[in-house]
Formats: sequence, C-alpha cells, structure tokens
Amino acid sequence: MSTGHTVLDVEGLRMRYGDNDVLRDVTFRARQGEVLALLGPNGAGKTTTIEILEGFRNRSAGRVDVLGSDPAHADEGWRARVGVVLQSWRDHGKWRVRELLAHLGSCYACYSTDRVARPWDADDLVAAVGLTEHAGKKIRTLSGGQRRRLDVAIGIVGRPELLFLDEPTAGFDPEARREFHDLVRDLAARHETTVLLTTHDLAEAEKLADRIVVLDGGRIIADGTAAELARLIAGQDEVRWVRDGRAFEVSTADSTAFAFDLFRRYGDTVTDLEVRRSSLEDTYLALVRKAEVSR
Ligand SMILES: Nc1ncnc2c1ncn2[C@@H]1O[C@H](COP(=O)(O)OP(=O)(O)OP(=O)(O)O)[C@@H](O)[C@H]1O
Repeated sequence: MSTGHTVLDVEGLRMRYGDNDVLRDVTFRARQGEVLALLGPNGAGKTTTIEILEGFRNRSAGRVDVLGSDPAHADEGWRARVGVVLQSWRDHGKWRVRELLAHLGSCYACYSTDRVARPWDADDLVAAVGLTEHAGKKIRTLSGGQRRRLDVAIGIVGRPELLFLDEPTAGFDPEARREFHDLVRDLAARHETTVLLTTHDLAEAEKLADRIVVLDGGRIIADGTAAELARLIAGQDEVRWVRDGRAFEVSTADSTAFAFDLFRRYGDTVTDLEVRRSSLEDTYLALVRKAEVSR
C-alpha cells in the first residue's frame, strides 16, 4: 500500500448534461503508487469521471487536481506525465507494433527528467506487454487481445506517473489477464505509478486495487479497501462439511466461530470442511442494491 503524496485530488465534482446530473458531489483522492479501482453499474459515471480527470471533458463544477494541475487547463508537459488507455482505440492499422511504439515514444524524449527517463525502450516495452513474437506484425493483423496489449503499451510508452485504464482487460484470455495484472502491480510497486482503473471484473478489482471506489447514479456509495467495504455489509460466509457420509451446508456471519463449535461438538468425524467467505462481488452487489433501495 502506498504512502506517497497525493496525485489525484477530486472534491465536489459535478457533471450535468442538460438537466441530467450524471456526477453529484464526487470526492476522492489517490496517492503516488496507489492502484484505485472505480466500480459501478453501467451508466454510473465512471467513464465521465476519468475523462474529466484526463482533461478530455469539461466538468460542470467542483475542484480537480491531477499531478498538481487542473486537467481542464493543463499543458503538454502535464500530458506527458499522464498515460491513458481508452475502452477502444482504432487507428494506425498499417504500422508495425515495435515501429509504432518507437515512434510514439520519441515524442516523449524531450519530457525526460532526472527521475523519469522517457520513453520506455521499445523492445523492453514490447516484452513487458507480452508482444515480442508479434513485434514485427502490422497492427491490423493482431487479434483483439493482442491489440488490447498494444493499447496498454501505447498508454505507458511515455512512462506515465499516473495511468488511466478504462476496462483494460476486456477481451484478454486468462494468461494475458494474469500477465497484465503482474504488469500493473509492477508499475505501481517498482515505478510508483498511480493507477486509476475502471472494470466490471470484480475479481480483477479485488486482486489489483489497493482501494476501491464504488459509484452509483453519479454518487460515491463506498470508498475503501475490499476488507473495509466488506465490513460495511454484514456478509454471510458459506460453510460446507461432511459428517458420517452426509453433506451439510450453512450460511453464517461468523464462519470461524461456527467451525470452532462444529469441531468442538463433532471432533474428527467432520471432514471436507470448506469455508467460502463473502467475496467482493457479494459486497458490491449488496452495496449497489442498498443504494438503489434508498434512492
Ligand atoms: N455526451 C453525453 N451527453 C449526455 N449524456 C451523457 C453523455 N455521456 C455520458 N452520458 C450519460 O452519463 C451517464 C454516465 O455515463 P458513463 O459513460 O460515465 O457511465 P459508466 O459508468 O462509464 O458506464 P459503463 O459501465 O456503461 O461504461 C450515463 O447516464 C450516460 O448516458
């Protein structure tokens, strides 16, 4: 978990389209090296939030500070410190993978500092996103998942201090997903890159994020670690076991006490004990249902 300085500071952010409020009083922060996941149902306002933070969309009200600047008025030097991976990106079909990354990277060379050498070496970057064997291919010949890995490479070629990832692993196979997770953890841990990602994959959020912010109907309904969020909701664990050849299953709020009592009463006649704690998915669904009921 990061202890670095504040990189993202959002307070009272509002966005209104006509008379439709799509963001209402959104307030959160992220520190250097922190991985933050923005979760929420379709239409909750995730993309709108990150587009405002990226400087691609003007907000209606509120204060936004990203790497010390207001993105609505930030300059090219600021943009060079920010990496963006959008939901979809279609261009450059005739370019080859390594060639494109080397070309895009050259635009960042003048933004190198003593602390951050820019850009990322093209061969190292191609290897980091698992595209070495496709480095010489034309982009239009890549598969969907390979194209997505290239999108990630394009987002980080300038060695950003802050990286926005909008549903980054949509279309990834399990191996690519695992490698991508390792890459994001490595960017955060070794390079102190701050990462803000949106995803509908709750296992991904649980695995990757130091903190989770849940948006619903344009409002933040929860902000904390997966464990802190779980404590907001009185979740039920599932306990299963076998005794005398019979299978049993119960739901309980305190599976540790339940298992202790089970062994106290039945000793080693209990076998095949399984405890399934409530997952981030259970917590998330309960939070969203609760927010919808109270709306
Ligand atoms: N240009 C626009 N004009 C009017 N309304 C918009 C515009 N862009 C987004 N909206 C509305 O703002 C709300 C939030 O949209 P947004 O794309 O931020 O949601 P999201 O959480 O990213 O959803 P998803 O998970 O489906 O990608 C939605 O109700 C959407 O219809």
